[in-house]
Amino acid sequence: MKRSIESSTSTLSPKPAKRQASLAGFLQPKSKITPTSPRTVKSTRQNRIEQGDGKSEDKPITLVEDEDQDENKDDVQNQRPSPGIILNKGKSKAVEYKSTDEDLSINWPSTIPNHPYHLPPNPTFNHPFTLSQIPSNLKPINFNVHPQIIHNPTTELDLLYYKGFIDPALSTKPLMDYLLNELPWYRVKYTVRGININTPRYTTVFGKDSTIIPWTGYQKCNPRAIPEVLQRLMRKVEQVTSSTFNFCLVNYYSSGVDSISYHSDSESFLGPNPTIASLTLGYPRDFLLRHVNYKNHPRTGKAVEIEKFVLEDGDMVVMKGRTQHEWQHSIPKRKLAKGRINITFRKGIVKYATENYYQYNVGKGELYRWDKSIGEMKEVK
Ligand SMILES: O=C(O)CCC(=O)C(=O)O
Ligand SMILES: [Fe+2]
Repeated sequence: MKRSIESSTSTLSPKPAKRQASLAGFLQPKSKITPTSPRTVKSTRQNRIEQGDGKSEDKPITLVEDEDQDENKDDVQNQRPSPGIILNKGKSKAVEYKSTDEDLSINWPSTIPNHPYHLPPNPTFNHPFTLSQIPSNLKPINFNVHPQIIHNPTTELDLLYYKGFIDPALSTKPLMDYLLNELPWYRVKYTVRGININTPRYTTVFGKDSTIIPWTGYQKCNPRAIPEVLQRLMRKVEQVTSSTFNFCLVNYYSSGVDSISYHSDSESFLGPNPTIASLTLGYPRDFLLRHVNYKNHPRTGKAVEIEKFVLEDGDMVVMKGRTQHEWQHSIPKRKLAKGRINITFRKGIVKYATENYYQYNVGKGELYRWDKSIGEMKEVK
C-alpha cells in the first residue's frame, strides 16, 4: 500500500468535488457540485496515526489529512451520478445476468495453464483452526453478473462496477455470517519509522505468490490455503473478469470508526498494472477515489473531482489498468456505519508479496474470533 506524508496543517485549495456512482444514480442524474472554497484543515499527529496503516514496508506511509477521513457530514445532496465515462450506461438495470458458481471446474486451478495459485499440501494448510462445513444455503453461491464499465482515458480511472454481484437476496447474509464466524481475524500493530500504527480494522489473508517456492519454503511467514468458500468466490471472479489471482485479503470494519485511509495498491510485487477485485458484504460504506494529482492534473491543468461510490451488500469493484498508479482509494470513517466485510483478490508475483501481506494482515498473530453470543470480536488468549 502506497501513501504519502502531508504536513500537519495543510490548505486544500480547491477541494475536489465528490461524485457518486450508483445504479440509481445512472438513471436519475442529480445536481453537480462545484469545488468548495479554499480552507485550512488541521489535524493532530494522534488522529493521523490512528488512521494510518500500511501494507508495504518499502514505501513511505501516507498519513492522510483530509476531512473525508473523518466521520463527516452527510453529503447526499451533493451526489451526482457517474464518474469518468460509463461505456455501457444505456443497458443499466434491464440486463441482469443471474449466475451461480455451479459452472466452475472442480479441478481448478490445475485446469488453467500457468495459474498463479498453486495448490497447498491440504485445503486448510497452516490454518490456526479448522473451518466448519460450508452451509447448505451457500451451495451454490448466487451472483448477478452485470458490470458497468467506467473508463476515463484522461484521468486513467479504469473500473468495473458490479451492483449486487453476490446476490443480496440469497447469498450475502449466509456468506457474511460464515466468514465472520469461521475466519481467524487480526488487529495488526506495527511500527513505521518510530511511529506506532494500530491498523484501524480487522484483517486476515490467505494465499501465496506465484513463484515456485513451495508453501513450506517461507521463513518470514506461514502462507495459508485459501478457504474453500473464498476459492469458489475467487474462481467466479476470475471467470467474469478474465483474470487470475492467488491472494485473498479480507477486512472487517466492525463499525464506522474502522477505516482505511487513502492509499494505492501499486506495490511492485503485484506487477505493473494489477487487477484487484474488491467485494462488499454487509453495511454500505463510502468508497472514495482521489487522483494522485487531484489539485492539478498534469494533462488538463485542472482539479480532478473525487469519485465516490456507495458500496453496498454484494457489490464488487474491479480496479484495473493504471488505476493504482493514478488514483488512491479509501474507506473513510463514518459515524453510523455497522459491520462490513471487504474481500479483495489479487495476484502476487514475487516472494515479497507473501511476506508483506502476512506481515501486515496477520502480523505477530494476536488472534480474534467472532463471538456470536455478544455479537463482537473477542481476542483468543
Ligand atoms: O474495504 C474496501 O473496500 C477497500 C479495502 C482496500 O482498499 C484494501 O484492503 O487495500
Ligand atoms: Fe486498497
